[in-house]
Amino acid sequence: MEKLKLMIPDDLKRMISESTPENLTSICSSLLDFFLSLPEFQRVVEELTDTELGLCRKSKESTLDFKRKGNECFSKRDYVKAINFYSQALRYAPMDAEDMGKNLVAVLYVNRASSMHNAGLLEESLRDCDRAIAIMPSYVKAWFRRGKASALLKNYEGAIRDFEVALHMENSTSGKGQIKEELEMILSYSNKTHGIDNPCNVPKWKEMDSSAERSPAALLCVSTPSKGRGMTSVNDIPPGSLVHSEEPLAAIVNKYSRETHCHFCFIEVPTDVVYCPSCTIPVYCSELCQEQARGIFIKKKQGDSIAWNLPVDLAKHVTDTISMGNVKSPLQDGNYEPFPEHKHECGGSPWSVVLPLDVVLAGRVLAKLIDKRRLSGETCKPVQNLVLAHNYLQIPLKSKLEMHIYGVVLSCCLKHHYGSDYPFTGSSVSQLVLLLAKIKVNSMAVVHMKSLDGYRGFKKSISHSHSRNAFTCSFEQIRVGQALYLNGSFFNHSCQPNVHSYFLSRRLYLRTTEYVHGGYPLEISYGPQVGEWDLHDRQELLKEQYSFECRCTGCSQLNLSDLVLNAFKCAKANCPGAVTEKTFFDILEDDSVQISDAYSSFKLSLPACHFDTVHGQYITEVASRLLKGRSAAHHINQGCCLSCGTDLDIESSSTVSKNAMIQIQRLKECIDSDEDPQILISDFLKSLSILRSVRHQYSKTIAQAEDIIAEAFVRLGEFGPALQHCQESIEILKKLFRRNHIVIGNELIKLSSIQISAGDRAAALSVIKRIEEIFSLYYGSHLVNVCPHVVRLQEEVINLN
Ligand SMILES: C[S@@+](CC[C@H](N)C(=O)[O-])C[C@H]1O[C@@H](n2cnc3c(N)ncnc32)[C@H](O)[C@@H]1O
Repeated sequence: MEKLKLMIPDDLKRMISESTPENLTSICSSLLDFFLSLPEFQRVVEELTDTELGLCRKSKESTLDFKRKGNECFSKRDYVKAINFYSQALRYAPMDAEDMGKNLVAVLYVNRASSMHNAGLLEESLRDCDRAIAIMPSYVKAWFRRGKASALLKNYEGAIRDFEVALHMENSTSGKGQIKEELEMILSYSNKTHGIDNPCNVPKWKEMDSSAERSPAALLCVSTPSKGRGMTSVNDIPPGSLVHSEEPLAAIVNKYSRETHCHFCFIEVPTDVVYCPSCTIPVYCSELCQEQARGIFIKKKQGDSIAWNLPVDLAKHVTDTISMGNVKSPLQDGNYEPFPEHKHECGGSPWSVVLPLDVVLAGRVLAKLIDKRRLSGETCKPVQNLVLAHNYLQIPLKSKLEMHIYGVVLSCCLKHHYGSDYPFTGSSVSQLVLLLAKIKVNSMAVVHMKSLDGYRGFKKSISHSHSRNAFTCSFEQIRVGQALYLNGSFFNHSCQPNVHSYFLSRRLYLRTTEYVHGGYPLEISYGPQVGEWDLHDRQELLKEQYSFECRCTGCSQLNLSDLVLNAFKCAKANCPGAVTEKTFFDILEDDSVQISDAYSSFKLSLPACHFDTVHGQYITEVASRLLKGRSAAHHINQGCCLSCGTDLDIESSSTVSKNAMIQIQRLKECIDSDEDPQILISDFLKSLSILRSVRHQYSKTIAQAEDIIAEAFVRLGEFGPALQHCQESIEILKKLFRRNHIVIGNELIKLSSIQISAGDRAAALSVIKRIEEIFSLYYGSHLVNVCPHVVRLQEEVINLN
């Protein structure tokens, strides 16, 4: 792509940089004409769309190679490796290939099922047997393996039927003998246990109910003075209310989750992962997701029970087993229209793995819009109907140029699938360029919660209270995908949002985290919030990622976090004032303050009532000089205490702070790599005290350092100091964030896990109550689905004697 960029003539580059949505078509036509005459461009497109290059094509050769390796590992009883090789073989296996007279895919499923059985993964093994049977109903080995897995899962009735089917189908005497042996064993066992039937192969997603809670709020999309359109509520909404939920118009798995998460539902794939039947790119958690993504529902063979001479009950068992899985997907609730979003990418051409995520997502959006238009018989250009905002005029030249190149390239890739149905003109390219601009502004990162917990650590630490294996419980959010939500796109951003967004599978949920009066804006957060990053950094990020200047309340009113987050301590003893490194302040006569640095300047208001609150009192404490003589203009320089005016040698304080933090980061690495922090703990405590001597008492750096040291003490089994440092961290977070902010909830999770490790049931119970209070605002009834670790904490504390 870089090469193509360099080849674009300067005058065309200039035209692109000056382009507007109105004249985009003619500029895109010029670029298209230029590229179509360029051999380098033809070469790029050929590589992206060539199905014969073998990059993403099925290959019997590769399959057999992986199968052989799998067999070798299986015979060495290395079942984990065997499973991996069989999975790779399945990725490459053509659906119709045969191996020694049998369908190769069915053989691989049974081989993987056997390995999983030996590795103790019985349900997974059972599902692979079902897959093999659905492809080859007469595959005796699959029925036999299914019977064994069913028996171990205590589904004796099912196991007996599986073995009986296998016995009817098996021709060889020795084979029949082996099956009979198993059958007799199960019959005698099931008689003893009165034939308890435990149907265990219910598809796992059936347990999920993503639409349990319905939105009670009536919302309005209104025009705002400074943020374009935005959402408000018609009525007052209590905190913790679900205000919106929606399936995406289109979605795509994140690059780093491609091998670990289902490309359709974004859930982590199980060991019995399934692949696309036509190319080697996507992985899915089940056939259902696979079929929905491709829009091709594989017709399950019904089997020829007459040819096998099966009695009626066994014939029914065969039919039932084959048709298992013909159940409704969790995504198909009333509002969801299934759409085969991988179909136009499938077939072996590599463009969908090579092009950037946003571009492939644009392809998916367009494919869906084309499909919708076809169904409704509309004649307008598909993207025209997509009434989403874009900041095309604010996009910097470099990004604009890339959007134009990718617009043309994506058009070529789509043309490859749609042929003459897809118009390949300057106008269609310009639609794609605008679509890319819309995706930049409106698409959301789909994040799931991943527990990094020391659940096992708790157990150990509880049973041996001085265990050095105790961990704190924590979790991180991981980006699993990127998606475009049509209605979700109308929610504006605030650095102090009153609505929290989260995802179950790929469905978006929005929930109020505070009381919202009717008519008041409902706003989510697109990036870091007040308390996480300071004003300057938040603004920069929003500009870079979304090309807009944030005008939220958090960025237009002076707040404590922005003053102290990165601040230093005043040089004068006992002065609580904050000293900022780069910013200087001008108090203006209209009771506002201008905060400036070398690159930017923001005018913030000082609302009169603000200083009567606790929050306001803290601001007065750390910045009394700033507020002194309000209504009279004055100036405070960088490096000058906001309370007493004493000058600080910022450079040396900054160096001292950096060095101390480097030391503490070493401790973090030590913890992450499971090394023993014992030897160095006193050094780290010294670094913490140095840090405290230069950083402002409410600075985020100190909170982070306290948190790391707390974790080190947990590792050492010294829960007293661990609790103390964790609490210190929480005290700072309480200054930086609102009372019920989830960041505080997350830190409280750590605190309660330490209390559990220390065996302090009463303290843990009261903290867990507080955690529930905060988390239910953010996740409501979905708490169990999104944060199972919170529920586990409760179980732990209940089990504590
Ligand atoms: C996802 S859209 C939100 C809906 C949009 N306002 C509309 O009219 O369709 C994001 C765009 O809204 C505007 N926006 C959202 N939050 C904003 C904020 N806090 N300050 C200024 N503009 C904002 C920006 O133009 C941003 O690119």
